[in-house]
Amino acid sequence: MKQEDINRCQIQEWYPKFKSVSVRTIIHELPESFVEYLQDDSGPFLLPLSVSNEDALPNRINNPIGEEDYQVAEGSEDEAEEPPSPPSFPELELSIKESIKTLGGAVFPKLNWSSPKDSAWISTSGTLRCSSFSEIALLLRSSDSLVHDLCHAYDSCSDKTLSRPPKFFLALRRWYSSLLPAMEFRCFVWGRRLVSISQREVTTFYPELVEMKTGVQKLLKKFFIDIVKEKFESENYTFDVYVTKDERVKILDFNPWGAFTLPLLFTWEELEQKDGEGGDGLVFRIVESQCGIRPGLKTAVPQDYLDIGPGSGWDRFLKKADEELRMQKMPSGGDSSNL
Ligand SMILES: Nc1ncnc2c1ncn2[C@@H]1O[C@H](COP(=O)(O)OP(=O)(O)OP(=O)(O)O)[C@@H](O)[C@H]1O
Repeated sequence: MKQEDINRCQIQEWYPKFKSVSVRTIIHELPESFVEYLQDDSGPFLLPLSVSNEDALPNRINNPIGEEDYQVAEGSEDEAEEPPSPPSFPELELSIKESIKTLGGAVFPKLNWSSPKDSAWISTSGTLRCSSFSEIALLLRSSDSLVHDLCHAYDSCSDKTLSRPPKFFLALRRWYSSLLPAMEFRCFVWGRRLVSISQREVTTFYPELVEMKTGVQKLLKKFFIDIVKEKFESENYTFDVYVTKDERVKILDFNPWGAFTLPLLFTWEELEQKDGEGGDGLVFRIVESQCGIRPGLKTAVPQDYLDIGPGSGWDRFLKKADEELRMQKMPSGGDSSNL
């Protein structure tokens, strides 16, 4: 794979060409100071100080009062270090605020290639829906998926000269809460021919797809030939689409062939052997039964984190903490056998 193939899959490159068949998006060039903030792993996790007073986590990350109390109680006041002051990006924040308003009040954020999908669990809604700069910063800063965009995008290129793109962009896409996962598909293009299509969400069996399969295949094949084939210049790539109820096709994303792109219900070896739309070799795979589902590879949160029922890890942890607190409050100071 070449750097130019990777570059074409950046949203700021493909979106202007496919705007009319995609989701409404506003793209912001990011100042280097914000890129450095996203990359900075040293020091505590601080959200930017909001100039519009819109905090994603009010009174927590940006309020060091609790920490100061703790430091005074632990050691002498002289030893307590000044907490670092949070960064601030007023210009970026205000332009993002304007874009969010233009896009109807809520957006889906992504950088050049990727969204912070692995940090959805940290937001109050458990999704990537953002209605403020602060929420966007929280998701971007907490994401491991974005480390790929920031540092490793060109790692699998045979002509690698870059370690990162010269500029980073933040794409704000109008938020759609009603997207049906069953209607998302990944299309695989090999040698400029549409060779395969896979259901995008492979962790679920959608019975309705079994009946719709032939119609969707025809629709996507026509869409590829009419809209994508001539306009996207790489030989090999994938693109993700959403099919609406009234059978319109919307492009959600382009991805490079192989490397960090998931082949979903195929393997890359299989895909490279398909003879494609020239003959009748287009292969469309969906999960055909409840037994065929695959585990989610990227968006998983440990089950222990979600399970809060009796006997769960959380339950035992909270009971133990409660017990320890009660012990500490006892006049003797709890267990004295260690004294
Ligand atoms: N505008 C939107 N509103 C709501 N949900 C969206 C929106 N755009 C995308 N999504 C959901 O988020 C998922 C991931 O989107 P997208 O492909 O743009 O992110 P990504 O990080 O590039 O993912 P991948 O690397 O897996 O391709 C989509 O499959 C879709 O379900």
